[in-house]
Order: sequence, then structure tokens, then C-alpha cells
Amino acid sequence: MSALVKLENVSKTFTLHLRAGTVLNVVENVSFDVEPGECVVLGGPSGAGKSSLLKIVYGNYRCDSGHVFVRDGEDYVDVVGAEPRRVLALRKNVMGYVSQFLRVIPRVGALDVVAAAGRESGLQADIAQKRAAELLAALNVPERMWMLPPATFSGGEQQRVNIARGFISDVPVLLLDEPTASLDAVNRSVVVRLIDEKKAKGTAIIGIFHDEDVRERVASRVVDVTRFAAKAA
Ligand SMILES: Nc1ncnc2c1ncn2[C@@H]1O[C@H](COP(=O)(O)OP(=O)(O)OP(=O)(O)O)[C@@H](O)[C@H]1O
Repeated sequence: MSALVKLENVSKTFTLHLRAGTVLNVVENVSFDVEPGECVVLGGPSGAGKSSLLKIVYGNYRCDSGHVFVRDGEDYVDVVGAEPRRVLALRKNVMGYVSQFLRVIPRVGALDVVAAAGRESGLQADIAQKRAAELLAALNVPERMWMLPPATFSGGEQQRVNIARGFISDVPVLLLDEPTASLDAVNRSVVVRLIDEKKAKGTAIIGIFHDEDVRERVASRVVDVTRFAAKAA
């Protein structure tokens, strides 16, 4: 089987323009592949560069050198240097990103927020609606809240709506940036089950999980980011 994501010699620095151009070296020569059905967990202490790497894969951050190949059908697209339009197409059809925060859309109810993400990724409207309801129910969002806009939901409730949004589509690559950060044990277990289901369908997942128990339950393998700590940092 060929990898769905391949990082090759990715190096990242930040230039702090408000600090006299100080250069912060974060990671150097990061290389790893993610095969279908694998959940690769990024490990390492706070500040090691885990979130930055996920953002590079998603095309949110540029890197200084290296390549991030994402498989789109038979082709590999190098996110580094790809046209913005190509990156947007990948985000629609190939890779999803779930952060710990929901960017709320005013006046749209939770069920519609989730279903809309499904439709945007190509699901038929009725299927998107059905899956949205199933996911919100599985994640214990009470039905009486489904028609309400999530702006006033608690942190954990918003996070569960966000997870439903991220998991509704069938994209082959999922990037998870601490999706369980403010969840209770019951809902953390639901997320573990949802991740297992994605793995069984062949989704390639790269994730960051603070919770050690979750990390152990979902990780196919851990890539310790400190291995790639920049020498000049
Ligand atoms: N946009 C940015 N501008 C400048 N520096 C940044 C930026 N984003 C991250 N950094 C710096 O890069 C380093 C790596 O940050 P990153 O968020 O990737 O670490 P992390 O391993 O995900 O940490 P945590 O576990 O605390 O979330 C940190 O020193 C951080 O200050």
C-alpha cells in the first residue's frame, strides 16, 4: 500500500519580526510516512513543534525546506509550494483538520453546522443530515440543542460539535490537533471509537493528544518530534 502522506526533510523556522528578526529554529529534516489505516501520533513536550507540523501538512504554515506529499487519487500533491487553489481542493476532498476550537458560524444551528461540512465534502444532503444527527447523538450532544447555534455552548459541547464536523466526511486524511482537550472520560472514549472506525476504513490520521490514555489507545505509532529538534535552536 502506498502512503497517503509523506513528509520529506521538512524544516521550519519562525522569524520574529517584532523581536529584531530573531530566528526561532523549530524542527529540522522531519521525515515520516503515514499509511492508510494508520494513526501516527506526534509526541514530544510543549513547544517541540507538533502543532506547527500539523499546520504545515494542512498548508496553513509554510516551511523553509522539504516536501509534504499528500496522495490525491493516483497523484501526489506537494503541499509545499502548491497553488493555493490546489491546497483548497485538497482540503475539500482529501484532508480534514480538527482543532480543539470550533469556529462558530452565527445563527446556524449545531446540526446544520455539522451537516454543512458533510455537504461541502461531497455528501448528499440527506446523508449529511443523517450522519450529522448520528454523530451528535454519539457524542452526547442533547437533541434539544441541535437547532441552537453553538456560540453559547460550553467549551466541551463546542468541541464535540467540532469533532462531529471533522468526522462527518470520508476524506482519506485526518489531522487532529488535541481534539479531546476539554472532554470528559465518556466522550474521550467516543472519540477513540470514532478514530478506530476511521482507521478501519483506511483513513490516514496524524494526531496530537495530550491525554496519555487516549494516545495509547489510538496510536499505531508515535513519532517523537524531539528527534527532529533543530540543532541551532
Ligand atoms: N506563529 C508563530 N510565530 C512564532 N513562533 C511560533 C508560531 N507558532 C509556533 N511558534 C513557536 O514554535 C515552537 C513550536 O510551537 P508548537 O505550537 O508547534 O509546539 P507544540 O509542540 O505543538 O506545543 P504544545 O504541546 O504546547 O501545543 C514554539 O516555541 C512556539 O513558540
